[in-house]
Amino acid sequence: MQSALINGKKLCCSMLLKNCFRPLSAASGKLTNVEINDKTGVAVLTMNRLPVNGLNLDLLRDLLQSIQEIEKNKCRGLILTSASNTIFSAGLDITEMYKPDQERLKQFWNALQDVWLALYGSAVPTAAAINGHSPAGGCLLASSCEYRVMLPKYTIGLNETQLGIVAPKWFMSTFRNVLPRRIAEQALVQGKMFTSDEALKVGLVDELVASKEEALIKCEKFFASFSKTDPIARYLTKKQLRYNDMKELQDEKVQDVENFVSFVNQPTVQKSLGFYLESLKKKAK
Ligand SMILES: CC/C=C\C/C=C\C/C=C\CC/C=C/CC(=O)SCCNC(=O)CCNC(=O)[C@H](O)C(C)(C)COP(=O)(O)OP(=O)(O)OC[C@H]1O[C@@H](n2cnc3c(N)ncnc32)[C@H](O)[C@@H]1OP(=O)(O)O
Repeated sequence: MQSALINGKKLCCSMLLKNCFRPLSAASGKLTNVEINDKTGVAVLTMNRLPVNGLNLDLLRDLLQSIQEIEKNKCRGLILTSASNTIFSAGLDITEMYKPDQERLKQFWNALQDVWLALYGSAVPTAAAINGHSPAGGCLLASSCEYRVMLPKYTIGLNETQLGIVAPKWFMSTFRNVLPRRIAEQALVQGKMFTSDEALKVGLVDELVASKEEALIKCEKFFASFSKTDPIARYLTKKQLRYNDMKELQDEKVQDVENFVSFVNQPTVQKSLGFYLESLKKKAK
């Protein structure tokens, strides 16, 4: 039986998950749910915008609120996962970008920036239990965490070029923080979606497991590996390593929104997004 060291105590892993969760009500919005494991202090943040967890403005706002509450509660770890059995997140909700309301489009991108800054820079250790497909924005969220566990037979990657769009610099930095530069470059230009096995091989994910429960246990074990590490020293080290990536966006936040708005509004980009949305809908019929 697997076990983990939590607060200096050896605990059987099934004990870590059973009967010890309480909801963090302030952090649970309509589209996210946060539960804290009272035994370990780890928070499970579940995206719950079914069917595909498309990241629209509302989900992004709920995600930000949840991450901030988890930080405020000084949780020992944050596990990001999905309420769906097959999709971690389909990435950005394309309907936010196709024929958009201009003011909402700005708020949408601003919300994505804020979620990324909060998650990538989180003082609380972060892990993703990737229990389904994770394209584009879904991959961004997972790659912003410090550790990733994925279930088999799904796909993950930054597929923007396949949609005729260009991933912003901070998407690319996040990828480069996880992958060797050459692999990141090849994958980004191709818009490659990795299978779970391929993702493990290149290091885009750290482990493959058979079930969501196992994924949560692996994430708990990852956090337990810090039991002898000073939390402040841990955070300051992470912060320094990620500083340049975050500073680059913080310094250019307004310009980045303008770039996004102008890029998305280009007729050729609108056309690509329209075709893509149509192809997704046809597939669903
Ligand atoms: C020079 C440049 C300078 C500066 C650049 C500045 C800015 C950069 C600009 C832009 C960058 C924008 C970045 C975007 C990143 C993204 O995240 S884009 C989104 C990418 N996502 C995808 O490609 C995923 C698409 N979806 C799928 O592949 C499948 O749906 C998925 C595998 C997730 C699930 O498959 P399945 O279970 O079979 O479900 P369905 O395909 O049947 O889907 C169910 C319904 O959900 C709708 N849907 C799916 N994904 C999305 C989505 N991302 N957005 C909106 N809607 C989506 C799908 O149409 C179905 O809807 P229906 O039931 O038919 O109504």
